[in-house]
Amino acid sequence: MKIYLKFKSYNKRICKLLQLFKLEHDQNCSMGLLINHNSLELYNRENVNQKPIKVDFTSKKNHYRCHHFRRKNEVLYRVSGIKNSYFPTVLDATAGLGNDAFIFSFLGCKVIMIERHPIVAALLKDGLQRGYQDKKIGHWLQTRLHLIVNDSLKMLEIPILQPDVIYLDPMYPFYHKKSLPKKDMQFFRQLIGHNYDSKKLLEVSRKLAKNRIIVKRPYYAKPLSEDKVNHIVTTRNHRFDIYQPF
Ligand SMILES: C[S@@+](CC[C@H](N)C(=O)[O-])C[C@H]1O[C@@H](n2cnc3c(N)ncnc32)[C@H](O)[C@@H]1O
Repeated sequence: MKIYLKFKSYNKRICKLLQLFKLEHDQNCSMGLLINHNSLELYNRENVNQKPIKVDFTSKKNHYRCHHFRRKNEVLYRVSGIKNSYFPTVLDATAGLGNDAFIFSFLGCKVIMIERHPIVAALLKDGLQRGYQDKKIGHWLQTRLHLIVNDSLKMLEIPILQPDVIYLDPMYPFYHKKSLPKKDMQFFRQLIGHNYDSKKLLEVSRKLAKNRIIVKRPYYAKPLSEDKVNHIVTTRNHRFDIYQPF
């Protein structure tokens, strides 16, 4: 994949990431990767004032969400199936920037994230490496949150992973102007495009998960499948459709 690479110095870590994700430099690309304060960031070359995208598990936003955690207010707790000392293993088959996967791991679940887009995967890997070294969260993050860079459809068809829960959060369908995501998320959408295989992903997931499949949707979108949704949890902007395994 081609992207504009703006690195002041090519350190070892970055060279490894570039090789790993087969990212090549392209002068004419509208998106660029740079290293800022030791973090890999994706920025919009057509609008440099736009906030770049990076993965930071130690961000203030995450700190606030974890610090103010209350069972009844945390939707991911409510949909996860966590009970007393039962912490399901979670496979996040559409990892993206790892926000939801991080919360599941904070709640105590062992989580495997799968991401197929090489640039998103590079951002995620970079965020994970920094998270693992963090003094406050590093010790539990290392044991609970891991990344596989691949297509989930391929990974789920070889049933080596048998998670209790499979979590799906594919890119949202377009609806009307009101539902346009924030500017940085529109930019993310430009990078990923539409996920046309989400329905198939749900079908495959239902054959593999032991306990439940959770599908995160925007409030206005139809369910991913015509099959009966077994349980629904709604928030202001989202709907979590929960399916039983086949
Ligand atoms: C909306 S984002 C997920 C956001 C994520 N839940 C978070 O909290 O940051 C969807 C992501 O799923 C990834 N994706 C979609 N289909 C996939 C598949 N079959 N295999 C792996 N990744 C997939 C896309 O590349 C994209 O990065």
